Amino acid sequence: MIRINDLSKEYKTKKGLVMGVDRVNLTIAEGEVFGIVGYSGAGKSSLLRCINLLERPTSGQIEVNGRDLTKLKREELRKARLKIGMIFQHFYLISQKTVAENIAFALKAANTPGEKMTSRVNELLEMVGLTDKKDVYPAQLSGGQKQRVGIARALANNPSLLLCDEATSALDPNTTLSILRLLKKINRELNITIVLITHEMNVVKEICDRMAVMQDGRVVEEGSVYEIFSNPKAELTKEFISSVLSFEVPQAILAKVTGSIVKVMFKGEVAGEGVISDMVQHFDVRGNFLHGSIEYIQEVPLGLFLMEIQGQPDNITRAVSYMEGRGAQVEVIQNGH
Ligand SMILES: Nc1ncnc2c1ncn2[C@@H]1O[C@H](COP(=O)(O)OP(=O)(O)OP(=O)(O)O)[C@@H](O)[C@H]1O
Repeated sequence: MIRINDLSKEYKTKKGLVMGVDRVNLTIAEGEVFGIVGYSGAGKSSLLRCINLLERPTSGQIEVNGRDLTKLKREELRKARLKIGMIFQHFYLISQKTVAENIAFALKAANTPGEKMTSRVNELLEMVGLTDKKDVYPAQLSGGQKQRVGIARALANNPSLLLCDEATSALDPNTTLSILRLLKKINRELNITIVLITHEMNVVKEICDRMAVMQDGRVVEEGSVYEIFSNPKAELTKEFISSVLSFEVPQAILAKVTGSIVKVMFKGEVAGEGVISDMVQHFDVRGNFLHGSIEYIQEVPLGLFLMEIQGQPDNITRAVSYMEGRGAQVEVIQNGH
C-alpha cells in the first residue's frame, strides 16, 4: 500500500516559489493500477517523482509498504528504491549497451550474482516478448520495443511497485495499446501495484482501477475510474471525460431536430438491454439516435446515447421516466418544439 500524506513539493525559481505539488493526500491499495491525470504543469511528474524520492518532498510523507521513505537513511533508501521500478516516456536506455546488457545493468545495481544474471535476463526478455532482440542495440528497436526493454529493466529486481511516467505518450495508438496490455498483464500476474501519470484519458480507461485528477498541484477529484467516467464532478474532470466520450453533434443536424433531445446513460449490465427499443414500443414516441457509444471500462459497459424523442410532450415525459425506471440516467438537453 502507498500512503501519500499531506505532500507538498515547492520549487525555488528566479520568479519565486512554485508549488509543484500542493498538500496531496492519496492512498493506493496493493495490486491496484492507479492513474493520475492532468494537463501539463498540473504537478503529475512532481508527485510521481516524490513517490520514489527522485524528488524530495518539501513536506509530507510517502509511505510505501508501511515505511515512510522520507525518513530512511541513504542506504536504506537505495534498497527500498530497488523495489520500486520506473519507466519513462523517453525510455532512457543506454545506447552503447545491448538489450540484454541494459536489463542486466539493473540487476548489477542490486549485486545479483553473475550466474543468476543470465537466467533472470532471459526470463525478463520472455516476459516482455523480446527474446529475439536480446543482442541488438536500442537504436535498432521501435519505440514500443524500447519501452518493453524499459519495462523489463524496471521489473528486474522484482519490485512491488511500478511507476510509469507518461510511458505511452511517445507511442502510436496501436503500440500504446500493446504496452498497456503488457502493463495490465504484469499487474495481474505479478501482483505489482502500478501508478501511472498521463494526460490521455484513453490510457486510464484502458487499464486503471482508480484515478485522481490534478490541477495546480492539487487533487481535484479521486475515485474509481468507472464512477468518474460515469459521473465526473469537477469541471476539469468533465473536460477530460469529454475527450473520450464526446457528444459533439454538428449544429446543422441539431437545427433540424424538432423533438426533445435527451442524453441517456446506462451503467453496467443494463447497457446491453433493449431499454430504448422497449420505450419506443411502450409509448407513442419515436426515437432517433444522434450519437452513441458503449464504452467498456474495466470490462463493465457504460452506454452513452444522445437521442431525439418525438411525440406528445406527455408521452415524452412518460418515456423518460420509463427509461429512468429501468436504471438509465436521463438528462433532457432540449425540449421539443
Ligand atoms: N525542477 C523544477 N524547477 C522549478 N519548477 C518546476 C520544476 N519541476 C516542475 N516545476 C514546476 O512545477 C509545476 C508542476 O510541474 P510538473 O512537471 O510536475 O507537472 P506535470 O503535470 O507533470 O506536467 P508535464 O506533463 O508537462 O510534465 C509546474 O509549474 C512546473 O513548472
